[in-house]
Amino acid sequence: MKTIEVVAAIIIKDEKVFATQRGYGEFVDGWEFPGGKVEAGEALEAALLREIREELAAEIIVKDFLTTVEYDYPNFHLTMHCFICEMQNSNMTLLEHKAAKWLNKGELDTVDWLPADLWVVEKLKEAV
Ligand SMILES: Nc1nc2c([nH]c(=O)n2[C@H]2C[C@H](O)[C@@H](COP(=O)(O)OP(=O)(O)OP(=O)(O)O)O2)c(=O)[nH]1
Repeated sequence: MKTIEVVAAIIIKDEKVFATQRGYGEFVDGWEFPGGKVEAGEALEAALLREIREELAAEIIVKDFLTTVEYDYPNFHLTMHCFICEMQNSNMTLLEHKAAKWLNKGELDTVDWLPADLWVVEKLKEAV
């Protein structure tokens, strides 16, 4: 099975987590942390900054590594490195997603997360 290596930004502001809803593709309508595939030879942090510029036209500060999720989807294996991040300024534009929400701890279960994210969400309930 092929492996896809992905980086994801868990952007936190005022104890809320930024969640985005996929606008197209296999997982359309699912909620996730913004991010995407690491390119060949690219450092994880550089990949994350690039993806957030591409998806949200925003600059973030990568604060901490949270966890790496290993998850088997039916067609591929996902390795997803998750980083706790902050915004450098408050400008964000949804260039690829159809919706976004800031969720506090009690609201984390109110969106339909992609399957691989559920474990991260559980970890966040302890951390945020
Ligand atoms: N960004 C992101 N991807 C996730 C999460 N959870 C999860 O299962 N995924 C999966 C969905 C996709 O199969 C893969 C990310 O690929 P992607 O399509 O967003 O990557 P990309 O932006 O580089 O996309 P593309 O250029 O191939 O269109 O990881 C998550 O929280 N964030």
